[in-house]
Amino acid sequence: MPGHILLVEDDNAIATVVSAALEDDGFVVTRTDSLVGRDRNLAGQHFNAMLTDVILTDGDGIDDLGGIRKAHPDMPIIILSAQNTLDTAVRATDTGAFEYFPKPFDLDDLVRAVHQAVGQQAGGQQAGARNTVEQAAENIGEGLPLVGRSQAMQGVFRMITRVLRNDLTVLILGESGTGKELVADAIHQLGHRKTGPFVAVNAAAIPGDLIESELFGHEKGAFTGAVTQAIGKFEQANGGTLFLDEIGDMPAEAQTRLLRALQSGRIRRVGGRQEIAVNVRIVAATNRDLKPMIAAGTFREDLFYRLNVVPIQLPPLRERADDIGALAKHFLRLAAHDGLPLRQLDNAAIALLERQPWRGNVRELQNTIYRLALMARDDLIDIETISSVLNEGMAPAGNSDGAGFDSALHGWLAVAGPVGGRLYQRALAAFEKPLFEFALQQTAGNQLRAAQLLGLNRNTLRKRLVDLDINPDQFMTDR
Ligand SMILES: Nc1ncnc2c1ncn2[C@@H]1O[C@H](COP(=O)(O)OP(=O)(O)OP(=O)(O)O)[C@@H](O)[C@H]1O
Repeated sequence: MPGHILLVEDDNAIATVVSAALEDDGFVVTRTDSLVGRDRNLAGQHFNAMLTDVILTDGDGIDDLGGIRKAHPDMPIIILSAQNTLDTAVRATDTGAFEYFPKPFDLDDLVRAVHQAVGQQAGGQQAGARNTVEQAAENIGEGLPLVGRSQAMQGVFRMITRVLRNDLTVLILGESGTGKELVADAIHQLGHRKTGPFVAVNAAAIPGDLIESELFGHEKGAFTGAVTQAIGKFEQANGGTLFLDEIGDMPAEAQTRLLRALQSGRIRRVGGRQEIAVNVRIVAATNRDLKPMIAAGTFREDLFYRLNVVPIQLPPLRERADDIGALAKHFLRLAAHDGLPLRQLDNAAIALLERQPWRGNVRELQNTIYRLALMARDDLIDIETISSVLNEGMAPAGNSDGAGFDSALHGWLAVAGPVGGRLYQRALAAFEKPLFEFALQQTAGNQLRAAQLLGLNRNTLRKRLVDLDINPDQFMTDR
């Protein structure tokens, strides 16, 4: 039971293929290339659905969609956009559009969506009823720094828009440095809990025996060292979002208590009797592959199913090379904002960056771009500078660096003596302390830049500085 479709599109080639595909399926298509034409058509005729582009010669196709939905509440709207930013995806969803198709889209998918939209309308359902929020652009945090135009990132943006108006638990999966924390942040900032707190906990950065008190708080005297009562992250996040980073690194006992908290919506402070109701939205993330951990019994299966309500998979950067140019330019602007000279990259330079494997993903690209901005002699970063910075970052196993570490470690082991069961922790501390001090010296005590230099999550660094008793302020210089 195809119907009458209004297609608002100023790109003649796209308008032609879309209308041909719809007409093949029996739809009647009226085409227009402007907002004026759209409004004239809507005033005179009834349409079963409208497909609209965003950037039109006489204005923005999303801007007044709220008004159109009010005037034509039964007409599903499908947005086609070449402006593939998270911002557009969210604006499209916020207007209550039935579907959002970033260009280039698959024509069959589009035709299928039109059938579905028209079918739903015939079934009497309110089109777009799943997205009821009527405000658009002004609420969207300017410049949310989530860059990506690849198909893969469009899929991520779409998933993000689907969880903004509900409290479903989200599990963000992806290799280290792919932007998991940034996605968690975007879900909070753009979602309906944005006025509440966003609290992040990194399970990998907290010693196993402290994690429960970190999450749930403790009463005074609950254990040695608990000299005062402490409020845990769950309670701090009340009314907002709790981001559980590196969830795959959570010790077994804490997993059990976390599961109980998620099931009951209540927590108990360590050493406390009373159960406290908390209202938090959980966003978890991990760079581990949880399936084998479940099989090996190191990650609770029931906890996995609790968390994995809406999985969002962040693809590694090497699988979305077409994002590299936009990301590189974004980081050059950020670097300039952080006080480094404003540099440019030409196409040859970007093509070279696109060919790199980026094992450290977006974080590695960001660090490389910062180094390039620092090292380049001219405003335009040349290929030689890129090659030398890339080579300095790559230390194949067995080279002199590795050998240096090896012998230093053996030397350290020789004098460390027996360190009963805590060898790993002690070695790590012996290694981390001078490393972090070096990074802080280089950045004059700026923790954010030190974390960037190290390629570490800033929360991880902050936590480790506390653990290792390093005071970043002592590296500040008054230059
Ligand atoms: N799509 C993106 N657009 C802009 N910046 C990004 C993007 N993805 C990641 N970044 C930047 O890359 C760095 C790493 O991102 P983030 O800390 O979110 O990664 P992660 O997956 O949480 O890493 P880890 O698993 O190591 O904690 C951050 O500085 C972040 O701002």
